[in-house]
Amino acid sequence: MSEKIAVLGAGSWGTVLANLLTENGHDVTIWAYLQKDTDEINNKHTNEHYLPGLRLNEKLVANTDLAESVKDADLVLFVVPTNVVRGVAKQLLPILEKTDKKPVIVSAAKGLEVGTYDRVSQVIQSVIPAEQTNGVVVISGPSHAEDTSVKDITTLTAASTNLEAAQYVQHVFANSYFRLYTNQDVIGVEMGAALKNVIAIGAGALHGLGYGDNAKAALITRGLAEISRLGVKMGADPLTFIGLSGVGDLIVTATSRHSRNWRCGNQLGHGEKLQDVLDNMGQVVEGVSTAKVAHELAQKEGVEMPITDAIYAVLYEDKPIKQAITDLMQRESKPEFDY
Ligand SMILES: NC(=O)C1=CN([C@@H]2O[C@H](COP(=O)(O)OP(=O)(O)OC[C@H]3O[C@@H](n4cnc5c(N)ncnc54)[C@H](O)[C@@H]3O)[C@@H](O)[C@H]2O)C=CC1
Ligand SMILES: O=C(CO)COP(=O)(O)O
Repeated sequence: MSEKIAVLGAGSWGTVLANLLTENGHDVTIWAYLQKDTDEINNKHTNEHYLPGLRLNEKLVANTDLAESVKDADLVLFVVPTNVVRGVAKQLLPILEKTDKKPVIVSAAKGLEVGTYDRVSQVIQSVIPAEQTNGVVVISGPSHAEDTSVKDITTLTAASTNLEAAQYVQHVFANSYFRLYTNQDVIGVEMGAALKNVIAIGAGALHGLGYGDNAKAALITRGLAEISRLGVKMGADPLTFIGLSGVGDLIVTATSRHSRNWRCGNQLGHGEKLQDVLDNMGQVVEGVSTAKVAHELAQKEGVEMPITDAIYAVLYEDKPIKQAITDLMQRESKPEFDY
């Protein structure tokens, strides 16, 4: 099967997925925000800022014109930062309204929108009515672009309430090194994806401060406990958090130097200022804005998220990290699980 695909976002993950889909035999256009990125992909077949050293398939075409990029697309993949998704969806809607074509919309972004607290698929669905699409699917899992770009084994979840759409996405993306599993718990998949980025900042900070493996395992485990707690409160199936988009993605993000969230935390642990870290990263660090959303959402829903609250206080209230750790360790003793 060869499909017409538009990938919206020419950053690290968008470029790797567009390249993978091209190599799977699909007709792919990647929509780049900047003309210089379009020119580099089309003329040099590279995207050096995001993926140094990677040679892209020459059949992959880039375009800065959204209407041309999505023309006749069977599948439109959103891979822009979470807080940009609404703006891109608003540009996409009038284009879809002018055609009879109803693409499957796929989201690969991991975050919660500032202000609305929406998950990414909710943002998309609040802008683009269901009748303009053939289903909305979320793809998520342990998947650093750097590893997938060199064809290292990668497994993801394709989540949708529309099982047929999820199965279609599973087949479009699958190849010898990229395997997807379907899941109908969209809430759980997106909550896990968004909230693990916050915990990864904490894991990087522990590393930067010189803490050992016990501390890192404690953070990941107790982090997963509170991710699940908020996720379940929002309607997720608890089982999803032991899946690829839950513990799987938490492990990869909280232990890898490829992770922008982990690197952000690591630099904070070394005493750097948040604004300097973000200015120098040159890529999106989703966990910073999601920490704010998660902190506010947890308060609104009455859900206890002590680690997320501590990371919020470090990021937004200048709380010293060591003080945040001391305060966490001195919380009232309690059972491991609240049934
Ligand atoms: N990099 C990775 O390994 C993975 C990333 N993701 C998720 O994918 C999403 C995108 O991440 P990356 O590709 O890594 O980000 P990135 O920082 O590498 O690239 C972001 C892209 O968005 C574009 N952009 C920025 N502002 C824009 C705007 N206003 N309108 C349109 N485009 C705009 C930039 O030009 C750039 O091409 C994030 O939600 C991230 O969590 C998910 C899995 C893996
Ligand atoms: O989601 C990711 C890996 O699965 C990417 O994580 P970072 O955004 O922290 O690099």
